[in-house]
Amino acid sequence: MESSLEFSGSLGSVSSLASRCRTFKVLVIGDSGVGKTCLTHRLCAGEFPSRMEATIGVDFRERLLDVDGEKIKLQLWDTAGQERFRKSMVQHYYRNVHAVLFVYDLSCPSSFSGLTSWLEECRQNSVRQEIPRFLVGNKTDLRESRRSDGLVSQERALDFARTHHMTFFETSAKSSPNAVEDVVAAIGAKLKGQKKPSVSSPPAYSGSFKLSNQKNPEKDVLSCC
Ligand SMILES: Nc1nc2c(ncn2[C@@H]2O[C@H](COP(=O)(O)OP(=O)(O)OP(=O)(O)O)[C@@H](O)[C@H]2O)c(=O)[nH]1
Repeated sequence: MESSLEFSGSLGSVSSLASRCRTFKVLVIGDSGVGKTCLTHRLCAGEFPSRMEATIGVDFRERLLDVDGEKIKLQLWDTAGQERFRKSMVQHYYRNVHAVLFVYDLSCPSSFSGLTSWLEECRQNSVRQEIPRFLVGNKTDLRESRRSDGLVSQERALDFARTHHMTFFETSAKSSPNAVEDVVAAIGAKLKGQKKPSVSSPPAYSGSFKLSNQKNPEKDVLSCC
């Protein structure tokens, strides 16, 4: 696992840096293949990756945001959609989470039906109702080329979002960077209004945390903006 920044210094320096930039942990979940990695890559690197492999465990990416003059850092936890690549790690994903992004593929209705299991996983891991939730229907670029009965309609998704108190977006990690930026802005705006993450909130990472690495990444590195 890599870390983006390592900090060794006095506690005073840490707290002054931390007060300048709050870090929020944003968990990205959804079925395998819906585009979680591509979306988080687009959010953090501003581009659509040319080659993708299934995520194993979790990948970390970061995005700095300026929300009304305040700098905040989103630490995106891009988790594996495949059960076999995530099972023993799940409780780590949910610890100290500040927001959850539920992703489905709007050209794959089974990934939308699968959202109920992701909600259930959140419930089992005690994600509180106040934690902001975002519903993202990805791959809008495929809408034109598919028959409408093979698509998840906006009405159906909106209804689901209302029922589960989620903010709803449709995006294409591939071809609509503006829609992806709207998601980032909405997350930033929601989180900025929250009180400061506790001192023990997770540090920032970029890299991977695979199933073979059973250490708690939150203990490994302390980093600030
Ligand atoms: N057309 C289209 N394809 C996309 C889009 N986003 C992702 N893909 C493709 O969908 C496939 C899966 O993307 P990933 O980002 O790896 O999906 P994932 O949800 O991270 O999958 P897991 O790591 O297995 O959980 C890849 O072939 C991507 O190129 C999109 O917006 N439009």
